[in-house]
Amino acid sequence: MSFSAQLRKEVDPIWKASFHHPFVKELGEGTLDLRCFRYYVLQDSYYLTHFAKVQALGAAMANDLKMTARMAHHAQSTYEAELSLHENFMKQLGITDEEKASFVPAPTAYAYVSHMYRAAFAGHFGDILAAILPCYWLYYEIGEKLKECRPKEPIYQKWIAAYGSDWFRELVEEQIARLDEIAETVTEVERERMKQHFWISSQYEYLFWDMAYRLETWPIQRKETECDANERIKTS
Ligand SMILES: Cc1ncc(CO)c(N)n1
Repeated sequence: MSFSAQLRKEVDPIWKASFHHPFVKELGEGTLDLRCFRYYVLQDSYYLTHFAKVQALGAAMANDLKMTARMAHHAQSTYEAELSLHENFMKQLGITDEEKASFVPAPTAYAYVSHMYRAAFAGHFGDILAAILPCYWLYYEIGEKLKECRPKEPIYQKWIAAYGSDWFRELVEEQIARLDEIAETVTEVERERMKQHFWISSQYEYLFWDMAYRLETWPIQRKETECDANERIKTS
């Protein structure tokens, strides 16, 4: 069995929990509360900004020029997806500049991003790939599962179409093949560490849906006067 197939098998219960999470189910059925989706879009925009940076770190830490170029291309693709998907969603959902300026990452989004940076800075190229692969691969599988759904909400249809596309599938397949290539060249200890990154990212993917469904906040809110908020919006 390939390394990627082994990893996929090990995380199967976690991924199944994502497939059955009410956020994902209700998105497919079109019944998801738009407040949850709106919250998700803001948090995911933060997530993708850092995801692109981790991909760019992958480009910097790659073992040869071709891989550097491909990882840089992947960072560019994240930017393009972010631009077309989230910017349109933000407009359609009426997310204001003030909201964007006062955005605070939720605990789960912050922790997930931190996990990816930790894998990147404490490890090597294989660690980065293992930490970022569930992001691609799980969304691709969700896109495939929801492909036949026709939610009434057009935004949900667009979201499903993006992750069920051939464009996205090719990116996912490329990274799976790359992970298997790298796994051949590293030690057993390193492969175990890569497995753990993949497993933790899979858990965070589940937690990300849950965070949005529950509209997660920090336990103690930051007090901010209106004056401070206005100052920050003006200078941002
Ligand atoms: C949290 C998360 N994981 C994966 C993807 C897919 O790129 C995304 N947009 N957001």
